[in-house]
Amino acid sequence: MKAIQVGLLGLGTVGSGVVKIIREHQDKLQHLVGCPVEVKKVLVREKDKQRMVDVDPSLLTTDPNEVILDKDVDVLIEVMGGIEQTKEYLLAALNEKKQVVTANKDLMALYGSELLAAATKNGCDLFYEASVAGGIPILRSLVDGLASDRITKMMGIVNGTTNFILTKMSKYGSPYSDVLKEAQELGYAESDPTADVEGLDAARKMAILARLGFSMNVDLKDVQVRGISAISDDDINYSKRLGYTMKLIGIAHRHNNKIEVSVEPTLLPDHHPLAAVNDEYNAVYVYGEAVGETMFYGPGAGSLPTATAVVSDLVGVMKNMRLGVNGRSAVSPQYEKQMKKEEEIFAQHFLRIHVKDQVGALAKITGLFSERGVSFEKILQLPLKNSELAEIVIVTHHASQKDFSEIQIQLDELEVVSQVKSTYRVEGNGGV
Ligand SMILES: NC(=O)C1=CN([C@@H]2O[C@H](COP(=O)(O)OP(=O)(O)OC[C@H]3O[C@@H](n4cnc5c(N)ncnc54)[C@H](OP(=O)(O)O)[C@@H]3O)[C@@H](O)[C@H]2O)C=CC1
Ligand SMILES: N[C@@H](CC=O)C(=O)O
Ligand code: NA
Repeated sequence: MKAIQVGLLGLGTVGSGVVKIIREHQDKLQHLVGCPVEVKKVLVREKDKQRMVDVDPSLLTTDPNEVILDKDVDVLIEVMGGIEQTKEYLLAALNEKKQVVTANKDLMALYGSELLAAATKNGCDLFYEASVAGGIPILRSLVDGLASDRITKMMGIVNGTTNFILTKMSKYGSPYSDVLKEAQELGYAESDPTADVEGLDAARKMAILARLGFSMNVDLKDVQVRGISAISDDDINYSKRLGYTMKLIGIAHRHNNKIEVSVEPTLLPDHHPLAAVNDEYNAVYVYGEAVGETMFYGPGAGSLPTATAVVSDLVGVMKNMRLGVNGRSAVSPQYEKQMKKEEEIFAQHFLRIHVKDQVGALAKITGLFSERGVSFEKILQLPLKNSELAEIVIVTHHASQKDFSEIQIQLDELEVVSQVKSTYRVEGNGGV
């Protein structure tokens, strides 16, 4: 029986895993789709580079057209990364009626709608499970498993690199830059790890999740983003002292058809299930009106876990090829996007403030909060060593984003306040 031929763009961390899985799980793939699956051609930047997997050198090329335009290639797997040029490659492949699988969240978050429309127009599939939360089958779960439900909230850890860094910093006090280097060596980080540590990678994933989960045209610019690069050891130590764990958390919330989507460093109570998600692991809570709470957990980055999602998409494409039903999965958004306003977004907050160690300083600070009806859950005041200053650490009860922003501006203006050192969102005190 004629083999299905795969063209691969990229043979790095994920691409090597894809080749290994296609090779090592060939029996299962043949059983599922009824024919052999072969890698026909592979695009790389450098042909002579040492690889994580043995590949016949004659399969390697540096000319994209040798893969994209190869008449024998049925399915193109894109695991090279990049945005503008990669988009052109995928559009060219779709116009050549090739099925496409990608792990590229940068591309799908920015141009997903356009690419999916091109896929449908050409009668092709475009699957992208690996783009969110690596090996966790989260997109499939939203699109198929929870298809009958109305999703109201998704909350989770969707970046492996930052979770790896925060885990090592919190548990072992490891220096940020050392752990980032380790995450890069392990293949978790993006080629430019700024996207990981500044929260952009997670924001891209949250945009994709929100688009699918809420059936709205959510853009990357709708996601409020803050990364982990400014988190200090002091912040981590205070969180621990107060019974919290610091995580980079993505939240997408829908209420009365208005949504908020954000990614930011967040304190979770130590007993919160997401606080126990460590290293490169990811986890996503999905709440549906009918199903209630579901949780998806697994490796969010790394070669074989991510490649598992890619090759599972390949199986999906191949099954559709057998049935002759490719190109039917894109669904246009059901709802008009409506973002919540600042006064409609509520959260608890942690603040660490340096104040002049003088009578009445605390009262002035608490006064600002009480004027806006924001009360405290916890408060600590400690002298700062070798300084005229004291350190105040506060965890508020729920406050609107509008009130909280205005309180921060007024704190900066207070004469007794030397500096607001840090603020973080606090989640999960009332349960998951
Ligand atoms: N690493 C992970 O854990 C995860 C990654 N992803 C996504 O998967 C994709 C690939 O990631 P990853 O495998 O880590 O990346 P790598 O940097 O390890 O691999 C990229 C591969 O693509 C090739 N490549 C890159 N740019 C070009 C170009 N312009 N022309 C030709 N070849 C090119 C490189 O060639 P050469 O080897 O010759 O340099 C390399 O083989 C990215 O979109 C990433 O966001 C998604 C989930 C998890
Ligand atoms: N750099 C990403 C890779 C997977 O998407 C991460 O660390 O999660
Ligand atoms: Na996934």
